[in-house]
Amino acid sequence: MGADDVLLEIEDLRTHFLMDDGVIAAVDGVDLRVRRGETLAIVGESGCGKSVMARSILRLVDRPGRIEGGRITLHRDGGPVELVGAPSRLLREIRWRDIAMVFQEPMASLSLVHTIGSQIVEAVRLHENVGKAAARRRAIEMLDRVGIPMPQRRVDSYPFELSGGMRQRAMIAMALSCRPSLLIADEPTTALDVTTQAQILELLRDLQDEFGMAIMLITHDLGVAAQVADTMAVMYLGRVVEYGTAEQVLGEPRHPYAQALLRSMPRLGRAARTRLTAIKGMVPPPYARPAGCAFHPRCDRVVAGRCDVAEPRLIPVSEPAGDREVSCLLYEEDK
Ligand SMILES: Nc1ncnc2c1ncn2[C@@H]1O[C@H](COP(=O)(O)OP(=O)(O)OP(=O)(O)O)[C@@H](O)[C@H]1O
Repeated sequence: MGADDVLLEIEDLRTHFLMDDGVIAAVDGVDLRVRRGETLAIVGESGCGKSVMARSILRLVDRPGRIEGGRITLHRDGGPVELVGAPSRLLREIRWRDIAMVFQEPMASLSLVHTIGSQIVEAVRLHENVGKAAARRRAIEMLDRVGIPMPQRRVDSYPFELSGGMRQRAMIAMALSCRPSLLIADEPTTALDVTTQAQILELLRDLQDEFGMAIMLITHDLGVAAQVADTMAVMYLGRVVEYGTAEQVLGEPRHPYAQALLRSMPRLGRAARTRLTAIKGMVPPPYARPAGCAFHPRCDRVVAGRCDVAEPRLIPVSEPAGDREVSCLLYEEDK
């Protein structure tokens, strides 16, 4: 894939929370790109900034969070659009139509007091010049497409009348009703049982094939990432530390954090008796980013006097195919 395939480009994104006790640098220099039609999984331990990074794209970060710097460029058909600092009017135009987002908890984006149908109708009519009847037909069609039985009846249901799995399907229907080119899915299956989780992942894959959209999937579950991702970015303390195809990152992780993360996860093609190893130490408190490489206090390959001093950059490492990036001094030495 070439540079022309890039749909969304994130450069040095920094989103901080200014708290009474100090600054939480939740996202602290993220570089990343999403290509058209691909599934990019963002993985990493809880608190590493996955959600804040994703919410920053549509400027949905909770207060007192603020984007402090960086660029987020959306390559639309009409040309590139810069999202950081874009007027709210432009962002409203982009939400749903170009980029839609679904969350772990559907109730976070579905209104309790409106029927599913009326919410989809509103989203469609906000962005497209269609009448009420046509928008309602689209809503029924989408509910049917995401596997909600009796969509003609369900269109008039309230979210609380549906089961958790059905609510998640309804949210996906709403998110895709304007045919976005990017769907951001933040832990979309975490709250669901294993069977429903598998069904929703399969649904997302089918819809992606049908609509040709890209998916940015945020998950702490490497098993989920392995099932659906084309490419993967591993985040640690607000930065991407490794990026590559899912095959490369899962098969042969380079960054010591990515290696440790994989060793700490069950399944993923390992013999049943292989022991899982917890990652050494704890994620440091968010106010206190360690100097040098933020992972060095937990790293089993730390080089004293270097890793605790110099900040590694995310740089390309040579691979036979595709691009692969790692931020670790061990690989800078190869250069
Ligand atoms: N509203 C907020 N106010 C203050 N700090 C926040 C807020 N939201 C997130 N943070 C902080 O930002 C950091 C990144 O959080 P984020 O939710 O992005 O992590 P995550 O990787 O998505 O983890 P999880 O999977 O647990 O959601 C954490 O230190 C978190 O405490």
